[in-house]
Amino acid sequence: MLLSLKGSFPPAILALADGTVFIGNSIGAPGTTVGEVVFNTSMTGYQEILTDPSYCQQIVTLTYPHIGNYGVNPEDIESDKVQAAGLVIRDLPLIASNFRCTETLSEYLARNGTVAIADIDTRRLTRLLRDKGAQNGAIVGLKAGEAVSQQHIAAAVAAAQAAPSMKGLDLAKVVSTTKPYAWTETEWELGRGYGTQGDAQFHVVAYDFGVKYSILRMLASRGCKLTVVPAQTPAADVLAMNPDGVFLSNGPGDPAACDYAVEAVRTLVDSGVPVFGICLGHQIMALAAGAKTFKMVNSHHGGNHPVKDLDNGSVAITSQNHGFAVDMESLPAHLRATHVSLFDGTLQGFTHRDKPAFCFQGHPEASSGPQDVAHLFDRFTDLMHSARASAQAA
Ligand SMILES: NC(=O)CC[C@H](N)C(=O)O
Repeated sequence: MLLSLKGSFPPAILALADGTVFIGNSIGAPGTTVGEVVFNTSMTGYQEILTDPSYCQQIVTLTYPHIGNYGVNPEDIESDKVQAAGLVIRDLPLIASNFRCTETLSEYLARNGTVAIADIDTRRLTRLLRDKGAQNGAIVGLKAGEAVSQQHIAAAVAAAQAAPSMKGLDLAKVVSTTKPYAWTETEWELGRGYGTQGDAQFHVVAYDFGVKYSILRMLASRGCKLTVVPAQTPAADVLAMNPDGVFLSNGPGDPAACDYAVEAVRTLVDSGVPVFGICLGHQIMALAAGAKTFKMVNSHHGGNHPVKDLDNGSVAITSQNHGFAVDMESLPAHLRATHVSLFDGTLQGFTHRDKPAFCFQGHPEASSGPQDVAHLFDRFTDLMHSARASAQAA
């Protein structure tokens, strides 16, 4: 019977580095976890969010009050495990079993060793994070039968204050695959109706800085045969594979710390091979072109972010998950801004003027969120078509 029973959970503490303390219930594994506390405003998709490698070393607060209400299933994953450092929610409701659900959110968190807290005032926490900016925190999940003591609280605050700053952290190489592999998961893709898997037309080498499965599915469903490579793969190794295009994935941490990737991307873009980057990939492409990135005070995490397309004036509602951004003022003349956030005016996309290379800060693959900008994947295949046509004409 898949029911989560309220009241049967031991207590938990969430402490922020500024000393703020929340007491709730531990709905995941017992123990202590630390990370940067951020909030995500998506109403659905908690499993996609938890398994998104870009959340490595971040404690995610979900602002939607009822989380866990449709349980957990084997399909909604974006990587092979929970990647977020911890989870904070308002309320874990009772769930009725449904045909896809194989376990409760609480069982899933415990099985993955993820520390999580429920029954705290997530609106108060979100206001605090919004006013002061993201800050480090710690969740301490107690064991059954334990009660919260002053020592537990002091230890939680100390753990929050000792957590490393996200600035300067290279986490892409931590979450990346250690070996190159071919992405072959197409049956699943077809079953979900994301598109028709035509005969593979293009060989795309995808840099895994923390790639989400949905991105690989989006590319595969557009006729791309994918070779996924580790974050630290040199450009020469990628070019030796003779790819039709190179994809730069999303990923956790500070883009400025990924100097090896910045160098590789500079060479790849200069070579004239079509390149498409998403999120961390967008930031790395910017650094490779000589632009600068910065840590935002209010990061973007949610499924309802309006982004303006500067080429045609249209507005798309997008999925977002980033705490760093590219400084618009620092864009060199050979880059052209293509997208801007209507929430705070930050840069959301650019294209090279004289190379077939472009990128987007948000998530065109959504998962979770709207697919308004899924056409960016088609722009990438169009670039590969054109590059092939010019090579044949030459
Ligand atoms: N989703 C991502 O790729 C995140 C990129 C980067 N780690 C940031 O926080 O801005």
